[in-house]
Amino acid sequence: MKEKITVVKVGGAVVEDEARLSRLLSDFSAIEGRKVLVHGGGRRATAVASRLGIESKMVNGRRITDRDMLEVVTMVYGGLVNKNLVARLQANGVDAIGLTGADIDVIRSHKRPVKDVDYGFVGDVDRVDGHKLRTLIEAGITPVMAPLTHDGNGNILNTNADTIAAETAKALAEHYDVTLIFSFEKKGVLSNPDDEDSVIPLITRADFERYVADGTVVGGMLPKLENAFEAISAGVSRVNITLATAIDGRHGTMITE
Ligand SMILES: Nc1ncnc2c1ncn2[C@@H]1O[C@H](COP(=O)(O)OP(=O)(O)O)[C@@H](O)[C@H]1O
Ligand SMILES: CC(=O)N[C@@H](CCC(=O)OP(=O)(O)O)C(=O)O
Repeated sequence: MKEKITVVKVGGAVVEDEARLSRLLSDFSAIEGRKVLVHGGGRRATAVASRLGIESKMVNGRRITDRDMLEVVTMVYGGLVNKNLVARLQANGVDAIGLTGADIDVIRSHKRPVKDVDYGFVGDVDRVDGHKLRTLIEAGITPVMAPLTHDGNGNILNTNADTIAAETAKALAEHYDVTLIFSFEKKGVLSNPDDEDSVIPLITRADFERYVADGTVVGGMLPKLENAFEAISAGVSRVNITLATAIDGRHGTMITE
């Protein structure tokens, strides 16, 4: 039987909400056994960019990343957000290490080809090095992964944090029984965006396609669900989308083929 591991993704709204972030970090720290934290920080990047006079533009839940924006996201995700999370986990007794995809060459990507939209310096993941991650994990270290990847030619690329979480979970599934939890500021995937309690407990790919077609699922929920289904079909055992203060696997939306 494979050893269990939990991959938790924390989104940008929670990073900005001190009470929720603090609870999430303490619940994450209390998870027994192997674990990995993947963080976003989109809202912080938008705020810092705005202070620098750089406007943010999102298409289908992904950020258009020109050269100036790439500098902002590299600073915000790779520095500010990542290092603060690592320090706070250390304070909780978790021996965390912060990683971008360039660190120990853990996530390679290529610049997303221009089709209908030119996303700029946005990376589509080619591979996550599960073996290197496992070396750290087996040494008792908890990786904290930023939403940045690299192309092997010296370029950092911006990659959606939900994609980092799903790709990391997939790479770990070779060695571990993986639970992937997308934690965010809502109770789960909602059937009525105006009703915070309308959580869909179980969602299939067919349901998802229906919800996209009728406009129930939009914006940042699109990459989250696309990545959730990608993970479940690639051997991740459990995928859960839930409130950041309810990461015990008994709340929110579960994903099934
Ligand atoms: N059906 C839905 N249920 C829940 N959230 C939805 C839904 N459709 C769109 N959303 C939006 O998706 C957002 C989550 O995506 P995003 O902001 O990218 O989160 P994160 O930063 O945590 O990845 C929610 O805040 C909500 O506004
Ligand atoms: C390409 C792309 O969209 N990258 C994301 C990475 C951060 C992210 O995903 O943060 P959240 O989880 O907080 O949304 C962005 O820059 O917004």
